Amino acid sequence: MTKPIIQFKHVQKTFGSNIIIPDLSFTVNKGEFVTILGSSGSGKTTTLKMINGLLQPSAGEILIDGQKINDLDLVKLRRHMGYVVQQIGLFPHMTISQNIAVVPKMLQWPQNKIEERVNELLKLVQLAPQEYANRYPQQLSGGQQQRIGVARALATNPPYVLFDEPFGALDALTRSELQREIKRIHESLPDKTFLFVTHDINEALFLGQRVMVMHQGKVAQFARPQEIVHHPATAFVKELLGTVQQNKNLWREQDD
Ligand SMILES: Nc1ncnc2c1ncn2[C@@H]1O[C@H](COP(=O)(O)OP(=O)(O)OP(=O)(O)O)[C@@H](O)[C@H]1O
Repeated sequence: MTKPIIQFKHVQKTFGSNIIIPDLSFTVNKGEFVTILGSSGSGKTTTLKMINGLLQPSAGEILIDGQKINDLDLVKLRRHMGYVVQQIGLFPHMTISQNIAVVPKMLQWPQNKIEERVNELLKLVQLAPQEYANRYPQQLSGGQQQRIGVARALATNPPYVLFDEPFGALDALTRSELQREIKRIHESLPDKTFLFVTHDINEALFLGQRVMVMHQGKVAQFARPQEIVHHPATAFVKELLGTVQQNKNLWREQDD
């Protein structure tokens, strides 16, 4: 059964006199993996930040699990939302296990529970605990650091995880490996809602059970990947899909 878990109702966001998001309404259901795709400046990050309360809407309403976000304790809300960003910001003077354990420690989990959880998470992101737990972030590759970012975001088992272009700075191979991992992780964790911002169309179509295409602060289309590919709803979505075709053509030209 689908249960609305994140709802935007006529949300507007302005910065000074700039209307970045004029009127945004959408619903994400519990357990979904939704990707948010759009060109630079279309309001993707702003949308994510309004979901975890880092930014307030200028008008309209946001409901999290049926409750108005304004009525929620923002500290508690953020604890329920893992957040993975491109600049993951691991603490350089802490080991990998200490980095993953930051929030559980803050919540005063007993030490043995923390250690158990760190081991479990390292295994989940496919890094052997005995090899990586005591290393420092600078002793890891960019892709491995992103895996730690994912592990840290999942540490307290939050029902929501928000991803903001987490793989943007990685090489193509590492990126596709991590995409497969993140899909597997979502499939292995029932009821977790993943919201994943990207401007990479292939990434959005591969990961998202539904894809929300944003353009100039509005939803251009919000549908299953196949629906978007076969029935693009607007000229913008068509153009976006056209860029994939253009890349294929470029390859073909080089083959000739
Ligand atoms: N704190 C702020 N003050 C003023 N303008 C802002 C602020 N944050 C974002 N903006 C503007 O809002 C618009 C949307 O920004 P946002 O970061 O949401 O876009 P985006 O779709 O995530 O883009 P990108 O893919 O480049 O990260 C941009 O024009 C940006 O300059």
